Amino acid sequence: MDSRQPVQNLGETIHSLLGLKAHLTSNWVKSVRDIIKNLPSEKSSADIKAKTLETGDSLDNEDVEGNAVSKLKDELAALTAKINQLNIQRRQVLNEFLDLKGNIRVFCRVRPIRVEENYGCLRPVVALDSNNVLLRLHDNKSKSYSFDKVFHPGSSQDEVFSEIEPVVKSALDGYNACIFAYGQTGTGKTFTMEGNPDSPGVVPRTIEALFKQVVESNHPFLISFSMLEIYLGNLQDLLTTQPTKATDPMPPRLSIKTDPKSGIEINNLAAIQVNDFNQALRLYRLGCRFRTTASTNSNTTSSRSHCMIRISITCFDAPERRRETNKIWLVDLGGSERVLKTKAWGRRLDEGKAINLSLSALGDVINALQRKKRHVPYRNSKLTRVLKDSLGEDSKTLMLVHVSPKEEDLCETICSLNFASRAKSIHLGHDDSIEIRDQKEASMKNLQQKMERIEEERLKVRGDIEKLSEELENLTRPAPSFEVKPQVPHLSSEEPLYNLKVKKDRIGDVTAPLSQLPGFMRSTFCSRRKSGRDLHTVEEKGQVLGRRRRRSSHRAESVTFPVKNISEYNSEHSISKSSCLAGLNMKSSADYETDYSIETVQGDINMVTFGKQEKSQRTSIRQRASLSYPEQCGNQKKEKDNSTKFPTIGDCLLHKSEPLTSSCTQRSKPVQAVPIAEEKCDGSGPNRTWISHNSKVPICEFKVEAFISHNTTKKQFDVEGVEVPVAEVITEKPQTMLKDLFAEESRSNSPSASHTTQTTTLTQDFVDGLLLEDNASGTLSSPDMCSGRLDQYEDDDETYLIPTMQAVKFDMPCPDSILNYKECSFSPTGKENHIFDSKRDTGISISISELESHCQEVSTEIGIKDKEMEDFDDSSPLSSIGTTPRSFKWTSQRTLFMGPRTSEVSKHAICYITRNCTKQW
Ligand SMILES: Nc1ncnc2c1ncn2[C@@H]1O[C@H](COP(=O)(O)OP(=O)(O)OP(=O)(O)O)[C@@H](O)[C@H]1O
Repeated sequence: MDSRQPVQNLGETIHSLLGLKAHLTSNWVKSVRDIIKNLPSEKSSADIKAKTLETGDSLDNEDVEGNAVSKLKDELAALTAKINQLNIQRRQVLNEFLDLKGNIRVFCRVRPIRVEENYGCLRPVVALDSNNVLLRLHDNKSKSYSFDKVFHPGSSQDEVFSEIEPVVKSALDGYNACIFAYGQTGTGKTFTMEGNPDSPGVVPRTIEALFKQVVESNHPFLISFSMLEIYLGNLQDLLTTQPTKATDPMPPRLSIKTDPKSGIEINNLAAIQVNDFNQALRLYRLGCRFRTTASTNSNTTSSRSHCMIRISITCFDAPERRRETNKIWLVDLGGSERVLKTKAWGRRLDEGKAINLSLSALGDVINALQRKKRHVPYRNSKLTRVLKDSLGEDSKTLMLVHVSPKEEDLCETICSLNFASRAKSIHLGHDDSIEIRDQKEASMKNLQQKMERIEEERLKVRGDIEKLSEELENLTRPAPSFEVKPQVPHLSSEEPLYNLKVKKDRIGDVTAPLSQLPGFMRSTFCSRRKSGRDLHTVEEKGQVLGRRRRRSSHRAESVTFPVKNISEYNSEHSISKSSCLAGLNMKSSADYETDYSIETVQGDINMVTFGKQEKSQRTSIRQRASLSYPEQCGNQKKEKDNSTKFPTIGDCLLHKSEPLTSSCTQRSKPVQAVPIAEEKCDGSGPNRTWISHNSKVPICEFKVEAFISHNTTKKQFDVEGVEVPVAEVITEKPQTMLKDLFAEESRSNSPSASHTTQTTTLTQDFVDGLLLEDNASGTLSSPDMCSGRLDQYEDDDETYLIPTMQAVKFDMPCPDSILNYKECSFSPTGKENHIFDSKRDTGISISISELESHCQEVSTEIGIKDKEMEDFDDSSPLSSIGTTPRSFKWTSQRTLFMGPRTSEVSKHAICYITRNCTKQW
């Protein structure tokens, strides 16, 4: 109707504004002001909007979200309960299954014939089927043995591990487990346990499976890794750096204790927490480097000890587990051997005896357990004492017996198979009737099917949990914020179990009150130092547990040796721990490198790189420093007591990418080279290794020109402020299966180095005795060397240390005259190669007939042999140190440099050149 009126009014208003001042009354102004005031502003409209949102509608949305979240949480809780239930069922079924199979199961693996072996011989061991092996005896007789599983020569590592995996699962369920490889030397125990990069063995697979299952599990686990060897009846921690020279402190002695809570404990054994597969693998690799191996007639890299890996598993909030903390042992036993056959002597003989004794004790224990005897003779050996709580009733034990297919190994094969039969005879129930056996088999089949169903269901529930967790995360994800909140790992049962990702990340990072941990999981002082946790504290306290600084060398003299036709050694080619270590480093040097970088800092060991050399497996040259004097033993004992300085494993792992001091693309192994006084270096040429003696040996000026015939360089490093030149030696890497074991991992982790070597210095203490041994080639081109380590013999009260150094060999000409004598010496005063009367000059009585008694074959070859000082004859009138030299019993052909313990002995290096002796040991 009056739609035009306002416009007309407006016109009037404008009119009035434009000039009709009469209309501009105060009332008019007020009314205009009011209009303007009531106009809705932008801000107030936004406020209204916000208010609206805050009321009715927004409340509805929150309800919806909240409901969804709580619904998801409920569902997740239900699924978690379900999966827990399934876990319990699975554990029960698995346990029943393993009970039926037997808590001690025995597998047999037949080694394939190697390429270099004689094909022509009859194969006495034949794998008949998956449970039986047939042993062909003479006169067309044969004998069959049955086992839980038989792996024929073509069986893969996969097949072997598939039989072992249930035990690993069982370990995660809280059962103690023990898996060990048994068998004659050279039958493939190490191959089964360690494997190679193409076919990894039981240990890496077990670690992998364990972590995989931990990740899949909905519980946080604490996992720790330890590694030791039992060598000559003594426990040695393989994750603790062993001393390489006399002045190094000894690591704390390992001792076996029984803890009421956690069972068997090994005091001072490093137990290092590992968070994932790679960490565990790297520790394993580190430990493998320090294993004691040697070349024997039967195996070029024979394990001379029992190597034991312990993985401890702790889970605090899983009541369904058998026990809070349990452990799994993986043991590569030393090879049983017949001394007559291996012709072992000296150290190799002792090792063989120690191994055989402990294996026999193990057989007794297993037999007693199988027969459920009241007395189980655990105490008869350290091996069985250590394994006591993992071999008994409530544990799962797997024995992998290895046999050779060769006819010439028939005796050993029969022994091994009898040993294995003894272990498995009872649980397999040979006395059971056929019906009972059938029943057992049917039940096992049922249980297996049940397990598969449970496993399927578990997988499904797991998938559902992951899906729901993701949804929940999306719903509850907070708005992005720049505030970084530190995540504190904790082990709390209140933490939602569905947060799998978080759990994965913090496996092993869990912390618990120390008191909650069983004794052997509690870190010792030593392991805390290894993990670097106590390092600062110790240093702050000024208790730097440093090794004694080595004295600088003052002299370096040399003795020149001729080497022409050197006899061949078949046995007794030592490959020390460190040489194995080098073997590992072909593709991965990281740990090795870092391991020794610590040493380098202290000026004791340096890293050098060596080039490629021809390697003859059957030859070996070795140099040893023999430290056998009581006063040195005394020093050692004192140092042992005060021993405090160890590199941290954590550091080792952390320094992985540090560069080497030099590089080389060829295979190599570490050797120790010797510092020389600078003034003695001249004229030595580039291809020599020097051995120095310090000022304590004024008369002993041996000019030893070691064999290194190529690629030797000199380096300097500072020892107590003195620049000491050291020689670096290029050597060939020893044959070891481990060399490539973790190539892939190392390739990714350590891009640079393909190998490493080490250089260290020798003090007088270390070079007290130097044993030389040479090869048959006479060309000295085959540096199968051993690098330094200390062998430790331990009686109840005493510890003897025998440092072993790398071999040296010589390529200097020797006057013909010397070759006519079976004994000669090299005098300290430049009258080299004069004829030596050992009795007259040193008081040491050595009979040539004794020397020759070792020689079974007469040859025209000339060999430099070394004589190994084996035992002291303390009753000898010559034995009082400081006045007269000790009398030694020589047990092998060696060349000996006796150390300068007495003025007389120190004058001479004795070299036995035996024209008529060849290897035949
Ligand atoms: N199943 C196998 N497949 C391929 N090679 C094998 C197998 N078993 C053993 N070998 C090879 O046989 C050699 C000896 O094996 P290994 O060193 O493992 O024996 P061992 O029983 O550990 O000996 P020792 O007790 O002396 O240490 C190695 O070269 C290894 O590679």
